[in-house]
Amino acid sequence: MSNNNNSNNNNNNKPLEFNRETSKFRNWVRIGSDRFPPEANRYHLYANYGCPWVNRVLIVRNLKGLQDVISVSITEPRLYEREGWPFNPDFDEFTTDDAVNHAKNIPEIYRLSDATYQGRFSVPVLWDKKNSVIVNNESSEIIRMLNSEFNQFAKNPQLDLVPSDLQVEIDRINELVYENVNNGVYKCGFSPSQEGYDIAFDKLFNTLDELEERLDTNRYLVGDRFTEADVRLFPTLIRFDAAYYVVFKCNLKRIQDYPNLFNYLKELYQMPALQSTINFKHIKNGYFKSKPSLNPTLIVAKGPSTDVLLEPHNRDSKLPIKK
Ligand SMILES: N[C@@H](CCC(=O)N[C@@H](CS)C(=O)NCC(=O)O)C(=O)O
Repeated sequence: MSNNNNSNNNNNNKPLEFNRETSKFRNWVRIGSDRFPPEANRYHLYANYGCPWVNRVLIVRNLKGLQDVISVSITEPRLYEREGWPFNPDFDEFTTDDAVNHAKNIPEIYRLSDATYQGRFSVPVLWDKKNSVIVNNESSEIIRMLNSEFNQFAKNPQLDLVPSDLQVEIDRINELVYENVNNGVYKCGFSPSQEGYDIAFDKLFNTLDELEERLDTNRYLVGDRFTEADVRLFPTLIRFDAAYYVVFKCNLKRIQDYPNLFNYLKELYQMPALQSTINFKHIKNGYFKSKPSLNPTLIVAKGPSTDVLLEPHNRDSKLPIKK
């Protein structure tokens, strides 16, 4: 995970590339933990539908069947300069208020947990209603907790998204996908320099080429089992043509232009647990309106049509899963 450091500065001490600040709340809900044991109705997720990091968590919550165990609040999809992510149930029928803390926005949640907190006010946030503190604000760790620590309460406890025999390969793919794709699109969009953008752009499309080839012989990223590696690639692929291609200048190719990636994306999108986490209006509002420097008029692009995602895919016929 990248953080703020000076190792990639140029001679003028001006950063060449976008550096993502590391998440600060890193406690774990664990079976046997004194402070944060798994419990039903104790933990709450602060989320929105624009953010790809939140998307991972909503997907794992659905796949494991934890909707009745971990409650959720959904913010407005637009990030405001001063108030951060606001709760605005009037935005549309998908946004909510904060029924747990009655906060007006996400920064208030961080300050409730730690009045001295300095840092980004990001989502997702996993909140402990009992101790009134943030447990964790790092999606990669929240999804691991949801996968393994709540099985006692989950509707699908048998589903393991990180099976031990595949963990090394899942971690390897996750690292490659995080660096060059998940965070790679942000490195393109938020690059402070042409050089940084050019490097991130090449790494992004080289990695997409590599994944395209991999998916020619593998049904999923790590063979014929759907794993956490797929959960982590999907949020970036589904946002790509509608947002990153335009707003972040990731415009060598669309995902639609890669036969395997596009068919794979269709297969994943057509899984109800994944599709129900996707709201294209929120995704586009998030990317087209949250950073005025990238889109000063805040006009949201109308296209592309997303109906194509519901058309049949070829993954079953191309790569049937051996029973
Ligand atoms: N490493 C974090 C990143 C979370 C993140 O960057 N979330 C964005 C939304 S996509 C955010 O809340 N940004 C608000 C801000 O930076 O002020 C994770 O994976 O959970």
